Amino acid sequence: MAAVTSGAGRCRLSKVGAGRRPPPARVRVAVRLRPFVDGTAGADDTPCVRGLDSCSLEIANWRNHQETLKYQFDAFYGERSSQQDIYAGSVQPILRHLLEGQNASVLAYGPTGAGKTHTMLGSPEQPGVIPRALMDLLQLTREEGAEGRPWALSVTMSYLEIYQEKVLDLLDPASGDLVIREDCRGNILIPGLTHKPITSFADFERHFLPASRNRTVGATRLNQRSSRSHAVLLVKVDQRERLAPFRQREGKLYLIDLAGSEDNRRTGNKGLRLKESGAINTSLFVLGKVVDALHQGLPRVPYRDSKLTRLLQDSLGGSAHSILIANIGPERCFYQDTLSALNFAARSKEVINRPFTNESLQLRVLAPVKLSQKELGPSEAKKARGPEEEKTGNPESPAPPASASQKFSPLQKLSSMDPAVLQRLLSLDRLLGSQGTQGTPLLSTPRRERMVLMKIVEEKDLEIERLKMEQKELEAQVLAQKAVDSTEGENCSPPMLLPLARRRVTVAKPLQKAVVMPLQLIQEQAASPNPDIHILKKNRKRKVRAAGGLGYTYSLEREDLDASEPQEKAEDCWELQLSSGLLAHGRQKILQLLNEGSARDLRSLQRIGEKKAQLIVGCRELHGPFSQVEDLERVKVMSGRQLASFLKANILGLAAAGQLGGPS
Ligand SMILES: Nc1ncnc2c1ncn2[C@@H]1O[C@H](COP(=O)(O)OP(=O)(O)OP(=O)(O)O)[C@@H](O)[C@H]1O
Repeated sequence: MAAVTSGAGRCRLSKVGAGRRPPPARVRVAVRLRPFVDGTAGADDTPCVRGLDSCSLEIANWRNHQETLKYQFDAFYGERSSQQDIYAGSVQPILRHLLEGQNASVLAYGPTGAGKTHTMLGSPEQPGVIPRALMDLLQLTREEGAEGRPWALSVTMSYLEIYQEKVLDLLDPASGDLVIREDCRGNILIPGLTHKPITSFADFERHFLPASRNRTVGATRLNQRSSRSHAVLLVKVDQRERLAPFRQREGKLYLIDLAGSEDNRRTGNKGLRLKESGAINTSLFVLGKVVDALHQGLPRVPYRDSKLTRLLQDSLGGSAHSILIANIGPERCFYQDTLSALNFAARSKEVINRPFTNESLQLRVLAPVKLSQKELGPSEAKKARGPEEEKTGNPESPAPPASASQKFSPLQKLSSMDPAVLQRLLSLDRLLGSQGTQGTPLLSTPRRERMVLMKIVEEKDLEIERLKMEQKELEAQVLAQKAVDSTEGENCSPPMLLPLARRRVTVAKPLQKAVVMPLQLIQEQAASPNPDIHILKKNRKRKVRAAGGLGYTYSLEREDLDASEPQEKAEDCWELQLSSGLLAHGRQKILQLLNEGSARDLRSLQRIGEKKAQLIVGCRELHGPFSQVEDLERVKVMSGRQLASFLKANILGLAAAGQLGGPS
């Protein structure tokens, strides 16, 4: 047994429309007129109510017999209407909201003997709203939750009655009076109420039929089997997204057969029946006050004045798509009851609800994936269920079958996760391990810590996204600058046509982008005996031309490069100036730094600033170690051109610093 709605273990993602006010949905009202039934009609009885069309009816005006009172509703069902008409016309359309994670309520209201139980429950020959809705809902959830569909669905049922202001669990009659509570999000809870998982209509009947026999009914003068309580069937549809972002939705359907208002002068109630009748009439009176308060927009709605209205808080003025079916009889002797039921129905029509999607994130994303009991075997299944679920017997989300004897390691249990999420978890686990974090690895850490870690992963993702955006902006700026440069270049004559003197000037521009090296390094290089390194030297002459006011820019240039060659050629050929061994060694050194260096270490590399360094660390955590330097382009840390320039600057830099060892 568990609460009707459990907020525990959830990370609320959204109320769809939260932030904004969810759009309103008026309580829909239908009126059903019962035919004369045995024993209720006099020989020459004529109905006091008459249908005008599919939405309106008229009733005699007791104040003026020449007049009739007309009412208009969302639907009117005459005495010949069938159970299917009512179900298809007014109930079936709201069931789809449950699969959207929204709540829905169907309330049968009316005087005693007017046909509420007939409408809601019906008989085996004429099944009412409850069996029809369950049949359709279970079919819908089977289809929507089928293998290969994005959501896994499960359905549970609870059944209770409010009898003399006591909330009694009809699925567990021994449980006594249950309390109604409200959580911080406004959900109505009944801690301790039984929830039975159902997957088929047979399942439903197995629980519902015996429970219905527990409902309190009694004979009165007006109804041989009069409901002495309000009966509430609660069907919860729980949806879990199979892939990221692993959302979870919950839709609740209340199917409510209210007890009928009773005029005890006519029911002949005495003793217990009179007491029951008093409780029924009181709660219906409060229901009337609630509807009036909502109708008039009063600041205080007296939901707490009765258990019934407290429970209906969601359905009236709350978050449900609600339909009220007002049942009335045609007999003149019930005229006053019929009139007051019609007035109540007319006021209810004005009540506005605001349904929203009840969506949250499954925190089990980080927990080992729960497999079905069949898959886990009995002992593992017990361990995998939380205490709450164990009580309720909630079914597990469908998952691919496996042999019962199979043992699952945490990693195997994670195998059905979204690969991206799994990868992130594993990277994070590795990272924690590498930082010497004490305790068990992530995949078996307690739930609370996993939540914290999940938050860290999310924050890192956000940070990476932010950095990527910034990098894109920077790249866009560089491209824009290049476009400006090239336009300027185009305005000049093509380089091949330039006189030599002009060419010297044009080649100076790329030199501004050449490697910035400490002076002493360059001086060391000059003295370097390494024959693999073609001499790289500070070109003071060019500095003056190239720096364009930058003052500190040094350029690297092949000494033997013909000054008349275009600079691009020199840049393209830089790799040819190093032996393949040195090149490989240089790449290896850079790769090692990329995989092992902190953000600070990474900044010692040429072309790597603060943002790129962080981006590299983030990517490493996300995707694991880089297998080659070119991965920087693959994970979009830099463009192909940037990578080429990065490699050139760093390998030449390392070579010049003598950090690539001797000739190979
Ligand atoms: N549309 C209908 N067609 C045929 N019979 C009906 C119809 N509606 C109700 N009845 C019959 O009328 C009788 C009273 O109906 P029901 O028990 O559903 O009333 P109720 O409103 O639930 O009464 P109470 O509030 O006392 O429980 C039953 O015998 C039922 O079969």
